[in-house]
Amino acid sequence: MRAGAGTLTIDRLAAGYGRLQVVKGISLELGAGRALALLGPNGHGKTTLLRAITGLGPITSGTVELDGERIEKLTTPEIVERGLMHVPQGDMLFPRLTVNESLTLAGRLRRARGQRATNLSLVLDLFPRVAERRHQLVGTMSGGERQMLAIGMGIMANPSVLILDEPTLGLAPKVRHEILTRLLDVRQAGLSLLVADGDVDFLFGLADEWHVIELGRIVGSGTTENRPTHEQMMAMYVGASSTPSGGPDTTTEVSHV
Ligand SMILES: Nc1ncnc2c1ncn2[C@@H]1O[C@H](COP(=O)(O)OP(=O)(O)OP(=O)(O)O)[C@@H](O)[C@H]1O
Repeated sequence: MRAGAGTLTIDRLAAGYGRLQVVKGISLELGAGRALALLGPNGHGKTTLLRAITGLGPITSGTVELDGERIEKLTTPEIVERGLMHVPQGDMLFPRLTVNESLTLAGRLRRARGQRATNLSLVLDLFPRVAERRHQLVGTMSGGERQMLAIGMGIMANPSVLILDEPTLGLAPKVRHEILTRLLDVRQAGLSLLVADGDVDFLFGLADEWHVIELGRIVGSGTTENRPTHEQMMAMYVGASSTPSGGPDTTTEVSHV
């Protein structure tokens, strides 16, 4: 991992699928070593935004800069080689590989090769449960163990910025807490984090800043020191039940907390 680098600037990013515009002009600034949380109702564009940033989904307009370099026209492998790594939502691992093989595979990137041993010992220190299962097939591991492995594979790519999409999805509270503790250690090691998750307590425990995304726009932002009250959260989510793909865009008012 590379401490020092790891700034990400997203400027008026728009993204969608064909004629469906899902992300409608989002700007974000992630400083080196900082952690930024994205929250908001399901289906309002968090995954679409994160995928667009790493070149996994199409961008309609706007720019993305990683450590001062424009990356929005690069391919995903080129973006990963520059230090921006995406740990996707859901179980995207290879079930027939062992844990060891999976970590080795993730460490094969050009930028990661020289750091492979250092990163491997970091991952095994961070996630003892993964270390204990080094010879186990990934498909036989629990959901929490697979999520830890996915983060570990992200670290093996030697990133300066790690994007995590729903890292606690479907996990029990105890396992969520374990993942939170480990991600705080990852922050300590110098990585910048951009994280979307449905668990608000998890996000507030991890990040410096939060942004609520509703209907493809940021409708509320703040630092985790000025955490929104339950009522403020509810206010930001009001109207969010309308589907982003349906009818007219109703987000004309922006409510900042
Ligand atoms: N490949 C696709 N083609 C067409 N529409 C899509 C595609 N992927 C996502 N969408 C739509 O885009 C909208 C936003 O989805 P997205 O996954 O970005 O939301 P999200 O905020 O990450 O939700 P969640 O919290 O449930 O993951 C949804 O209406 C979804 O159905």
